[in-house]
Amino acid sequence: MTISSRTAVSAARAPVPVESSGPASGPLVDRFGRVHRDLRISLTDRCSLRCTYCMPEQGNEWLARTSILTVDEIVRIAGVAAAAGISTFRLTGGEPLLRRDIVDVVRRLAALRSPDGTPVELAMTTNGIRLPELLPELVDAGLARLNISIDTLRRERFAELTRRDRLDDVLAGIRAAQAAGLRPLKLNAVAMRGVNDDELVELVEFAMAHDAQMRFIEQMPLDAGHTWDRAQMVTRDEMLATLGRRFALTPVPGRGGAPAERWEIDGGPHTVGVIASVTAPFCGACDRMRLTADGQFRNCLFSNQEYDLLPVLRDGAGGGTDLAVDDVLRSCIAGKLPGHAINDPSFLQPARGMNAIGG
Ligand SMILES: Nc1nc2c(ncn2[C@@H]2O[C@H](COP(=O)(O)OP(=O)(O)OP(=O)(O)O)[C@@H](O)[C@H]2O)c(=O)[nH]1
Ligand SMILES: C[S@@+](CC[C@H](N)C(=O)[O-])C[C@H]1O[C@@H](n2cnc3c(N)ncnc32)[C@H](O)[C@@H]1O
Ligand code: SF4
Ligand code: SF4
Repeated sequence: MTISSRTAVSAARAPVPVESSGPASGPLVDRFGRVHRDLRISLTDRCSLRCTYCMPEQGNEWLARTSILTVDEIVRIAGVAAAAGISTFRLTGGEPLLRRDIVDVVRRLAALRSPDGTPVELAMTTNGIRLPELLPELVDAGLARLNISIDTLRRERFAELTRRDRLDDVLAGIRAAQAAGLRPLKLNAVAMRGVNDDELVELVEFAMAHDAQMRFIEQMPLDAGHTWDRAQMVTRDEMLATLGRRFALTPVPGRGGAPAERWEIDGGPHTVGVIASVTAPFCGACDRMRLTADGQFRNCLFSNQEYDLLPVLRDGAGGGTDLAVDDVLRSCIAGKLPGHAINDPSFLQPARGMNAIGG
């Protein structure tokens, strides 16, 4: 079934300002002093895989095609964000490489400049499947960094976990990225108990052999089926215990706003990262905003509120100007909470799954 996302989550949406609050006023600082410099742009909710922790096997409620932002709309929003101090843009999804206009999106976003004239940084998180055919054009268009997701190196396990038999395509994508020389190249794996937690060392060795940084992610309650089970989640401490039995791990300082804590492996140069959103949240240093494929700003992965840009972009709300876009952005930042509350009994999983929020 196809539904409009406006129908699906409109109850949680904040009103769009009808008037501009005036010229953009300085950096994007929230009520807790966090300066926002990173915008994650979801290009689509569709995907070539069906990872169990992200999407249901069947029956996903896709965003209405008419609500999906065009490349012109994406570039316009990103331009306003860049003028307001966003300097890093990450393309995600769903699977960003499924967008037919992906090279155009990359070329036009990579051309954006910060107010001081420096080029913005453009990165992408992908399952890697279309990389061999697209990477030369993407690099030429200005893509600077790549993170590729790979949860297992075993074919049958991969097919079970992603519900698609496409491990060879992902491996080809990783080889293409290695050959293209984009650095640092990062590999992501969600660690799952009894599924791939016996493969952590193997994955690290695989990453090192490809001159990449392996990162293990605690599973978050963001699957479209709302089936997250805390007991299945492999914790940061468990991951470190497993890795520590095989490697000498030395903490890498200077994490900043990055989700991953990192450790040097056996004295370097390679490192391994852990993204512990559940047991060791990093919200205090959060510098991120999100834009969904259907034109909603979100101030947190776990937020239940969205800030709708479509009325400004398509119906002329607030005069339909860039200032009105800036207002929606600043309203979203003003509404940001100090952090998520996964560990509270009252925690409510967002209505959207990870593929529709943008991971
Ligand atoms: N809780 C939380 N998780 C995040 C955030 N940003 C990214 N993640 C998660 O971190 C994992 C890896 O995300 P990536 O898309 O590779 O991005 P990243 O780790 O921020 O990328 P880098 O800029 O290379 O550090 C995914 O599971 C994301 O959902 C965040 O702000 N909060
Ligand atoms: C949603 S995906 C989108 C980009 C691309 N399709 C990919 O898989 O890399 C972005 C990242 O989110 C991660 N992710 C998805 N669902 C998750 C969950 N429930 N908990 C933690 N990470 C998750 C994926 O492993 C991936 O690294
Ligand atoms: S994690 Fe990425 S590859 Fe897997 S289903 Fe979600 S969007 Fe697709
Ligand atoms: S959970 Fe929300 S506040 Fe915390 S780091 Fe992630 S996006 Fe930022």
